[in-house]
Amino acid sequence: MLIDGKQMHLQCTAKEIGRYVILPGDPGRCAAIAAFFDDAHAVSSNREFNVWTGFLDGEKVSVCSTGIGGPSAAIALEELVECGADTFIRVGTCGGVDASVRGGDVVVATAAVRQEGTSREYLPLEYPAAASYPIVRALADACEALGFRTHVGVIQSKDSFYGEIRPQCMPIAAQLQEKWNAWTAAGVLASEMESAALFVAGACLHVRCGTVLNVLWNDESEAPAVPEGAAQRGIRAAVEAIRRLIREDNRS
Ligand SMILES: O=P(O)(O)O[C@H]1O[C@H](CO)[C@@H](O)[C@H]1O
Ligand SMILES: O=c1cc[nH]c(=O)[nH]1
Repeated sequence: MLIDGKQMHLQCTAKEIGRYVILPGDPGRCAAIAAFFDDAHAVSSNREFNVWTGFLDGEKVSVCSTGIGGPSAAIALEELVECGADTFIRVGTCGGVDASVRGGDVVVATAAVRQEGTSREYLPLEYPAAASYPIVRALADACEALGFRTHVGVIQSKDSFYGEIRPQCMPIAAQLQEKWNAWTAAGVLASEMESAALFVAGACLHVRCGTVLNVLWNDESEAPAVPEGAAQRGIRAAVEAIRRLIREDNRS
């Protein structure tokens, strides 16, 4: 929504945004992502939204932080789509849920469990929060080419970080635990907070969305720790995936 010629929250205009956008949660990660672009410049910084634009292989690309959680991620997506962007890759951190997913691994989401509120204000729960196939394929191929230990599959998106980390402290501990047990039984790979909202809002807006996550720890078996450069692998995978998508899009 334009106010005085700029998007209300992102404080940018359409000509400042590329077709391809990388979406980290953390505003502090934007400069490090923009460092992979040619001729990158800062566009705007407002609330949790930090926007940079540059070029990859001659194509205009942007990075925009979403903050934590579905509500602000959906706002970023809506305003970026209004600016003409149509291809989005979320780069985030997560906790490993399945026993096979360990700190230092990378997860590419095919879909997300909708244990959050934002997507419910777009579509009923029967509708799946699915990533866009061309992005899943580009991310999985990029991770393989980069030699990362990668898992591809379903993740969980939730609203309460501490409901995941210390569910036993919540008054609804039994409900949280029951759901968590269901996700582990179903082989859910990892837990984060924004992808379900992005995938469902993206479907409503007819744009392509995908997610690549850096695993910080396994929720069941590893102690919490945030290693230096924890987001690096996912950033490299997202940049390589966008290069692949640009090539594919230019061919078709
Ligand atoms: O590293 P980011 O992208 O912020 O992602 C994860 O980290 C935050 C919680 O610490 C949530 O936003 C979660 O989705
Ligand atoms: O366990 C984790 C780690 C990072 N982000 C999350 O949402 N959960």
